[in-house]
Amino acid sequence: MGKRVDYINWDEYFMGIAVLSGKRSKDPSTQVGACIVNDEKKIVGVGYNGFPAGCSDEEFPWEREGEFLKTKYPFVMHAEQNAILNSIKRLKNCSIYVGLFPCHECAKAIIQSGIREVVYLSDKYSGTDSNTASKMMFDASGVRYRQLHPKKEKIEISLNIEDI
Ligand SMILES: Nc1ccn([C@H]2C[C@H](O)[C@@H](COP(=O)(O)O)O2)c(=O)n1
Ligand SMILES: [Zn+2]
Repeated sequence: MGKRVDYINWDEYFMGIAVLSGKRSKDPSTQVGACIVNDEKKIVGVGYNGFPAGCSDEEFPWEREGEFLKTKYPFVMHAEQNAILNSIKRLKNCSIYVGLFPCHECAKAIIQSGIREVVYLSDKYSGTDSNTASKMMFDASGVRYRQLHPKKEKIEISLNIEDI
């Protein structure tokens, strides 16, 4: 019997884990996941967007609009920040896979952590000041970024025991 041919490649694997991590997010509008990988293709950190420990998902607001302190924006930790803080090893020369292109705050944390490559799926905030600032800082500091165009649009996972 020959080897399987429809296996997922490394980019699809790591982006798949980033997207799966985002499924843990309680944000009703945007769920983002991130997966950090070292130069030996080992995963060293994952994260998703959510409130900091001790800040209840039930009590803090998930609103997008209104008075600043009544929205999620001052409180929510971004997926990239959580992945960096959750990581178990030094991040020098690592890559970060993330569903959404990093904002300017995450870009600063990515650069300072030693991560050298950003792989993203969506750049839906392209053209905003935050997005432009991220690109200016990545360009200046030599952090590469590339959009992933996966050959597979969907990766199905079954948790049914019969499928294992
Ligand atoms: N690269 C990113 C961008 C955004 N997030 C988080 C922050 C919020 O929870 C949500 C964005 O909310 P929206 O304004 O789209 O309703 O996504 C992130 O984790 N990483
Ligand atoms: Zn961010």
